Amino acid sequence: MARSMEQHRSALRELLARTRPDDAAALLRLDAAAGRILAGDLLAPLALPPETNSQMDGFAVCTADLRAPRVGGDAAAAPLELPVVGISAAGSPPARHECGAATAVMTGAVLPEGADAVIPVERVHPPRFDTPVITVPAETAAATAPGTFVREAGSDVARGAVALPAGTVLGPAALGVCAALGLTGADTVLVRRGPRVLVVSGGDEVLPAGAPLRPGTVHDANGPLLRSWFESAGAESVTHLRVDDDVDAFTARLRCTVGEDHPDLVVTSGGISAGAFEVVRQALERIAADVWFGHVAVQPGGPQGCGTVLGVPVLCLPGNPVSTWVSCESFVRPALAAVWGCCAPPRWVEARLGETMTPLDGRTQLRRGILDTVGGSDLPDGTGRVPRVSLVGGASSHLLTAAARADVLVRIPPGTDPLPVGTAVAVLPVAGGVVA
Ligand SMILES: Nc1nc2c(c(=O)[nH]1)N[C@H]1C(S)=C(S)[C@@H](COP(=O)(O)OP(=O)(O)OC[C@H]3O[C@@H](n4cnc5c(N)ncnc54)[C@H](O)[C@@H]3O)O[C@H]1N2
Ligand code: MOO
Repeated sequence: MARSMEQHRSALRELLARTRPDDAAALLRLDAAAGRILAGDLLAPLALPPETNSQMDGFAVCTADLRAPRVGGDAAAAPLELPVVGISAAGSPPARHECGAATAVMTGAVLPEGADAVIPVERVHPPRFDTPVITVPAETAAATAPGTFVREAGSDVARGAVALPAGTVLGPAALGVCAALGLTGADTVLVRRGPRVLVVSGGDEVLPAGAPLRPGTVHDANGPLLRSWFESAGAESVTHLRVDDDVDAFTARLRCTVGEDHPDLVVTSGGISAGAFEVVRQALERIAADVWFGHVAVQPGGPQGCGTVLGVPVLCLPGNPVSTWVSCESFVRPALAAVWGCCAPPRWVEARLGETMTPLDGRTQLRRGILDTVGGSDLPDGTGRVPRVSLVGGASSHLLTAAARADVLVRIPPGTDPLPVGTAVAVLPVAGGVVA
């Protein structure tokens, strides 16, 4: 009987948890850490912003002056004239604010001492800086409270507080934070170390990139596919072992490579299903411990296997290229995210089917799809739209060019009845797709 997807996921999670080394964190230079995930909280060595500053090009004022009685009217109805004393650009040394005056300040300039609010230049008369006096309209004066258009020191992060919590992906914004805090590319950050992965691909018919094809042969798509997938999933390194269909040779090379290179994880593709030359399965059945080969109730990615060689976990993915890739997303990612924490876990979201589709009886289907972010259905509460998804390519797992056009995997639960247009389905965003 086939394993359920959840049973296989928890088997892989358990296998990786049992074999993961304790030192799964590494210090990386910041300029080599893009996309990696912080292993510990990053504390702010300084406040951001470092000083209280202006949020607008305008005039720093003391709000008490705006409430003062006016000549010729009450404070609520009459405009207010203020002499302009001083001008402060971003980067200027902190200025002093004179009571009863306005100080011209540019966005980012330190708020002059004594001022507590900023009025944007376009809200005074004349709306310019080359003027000795400004007039503040009564309604602008009334609307200007202490703190208006002022960015308090430490309002983004206080000195000593957590700027980036453990688990933050070092994306562009986080790298911007590091730079704002004064870190350079040569500074190091503690990131979650992904496994050192040994990718195994091949088969008699599978030739390395660039080799001229002979009848019956194909190029190795899965080796580069797996390398790219594991690199973007936070692997510390990815090495590659090419194999043919000689079980004795493969057994010896695998044992030798694992013994000498000590990878944290071996991932194979192909050679595991029902054929007469299933080199991976035959070799592992000889030398691996805790071996399991069987079917999971999903298409693609049905045939799966796992075990350990010399204590190192081995995940065996099916050889059809789309099956290899979909297996990474549906089985490897959840286990890696849960145990190593080096990649984001899968985040399924809801979409509506843009076409009728017939599910498989007894097996989940993971079809490749394109999310239509413009079309879609309105949510009943009026808070937005559920995107519509259209399938790209057929169900067969050799259709790799269609997979390259997909930006989501579409989960079609097992069933017998056709699913009409508009059926709610779960979709998983994946790297790739076509940008219009
Ligand atoms: N009698 C059965 N046959 C098959 C079954 C089954 O249940 N019973 N399952 C099918 C499914 S589903 C899949 S998926 C494949 C998985 O087979 P293997 O993992 O043993 O993979 P191979 O037979 O080695 O290769 C399958 C296919 O993929 C091509 N391939 C393999 N490696 C690469 C590579 N590195 N780059 C590009 N292409 C590769 C290979 O040439 C084959 O065409 O089994 C079905 N059969
Ligand atoms: O599961 Mo196979 O992975 O359908 O092609």
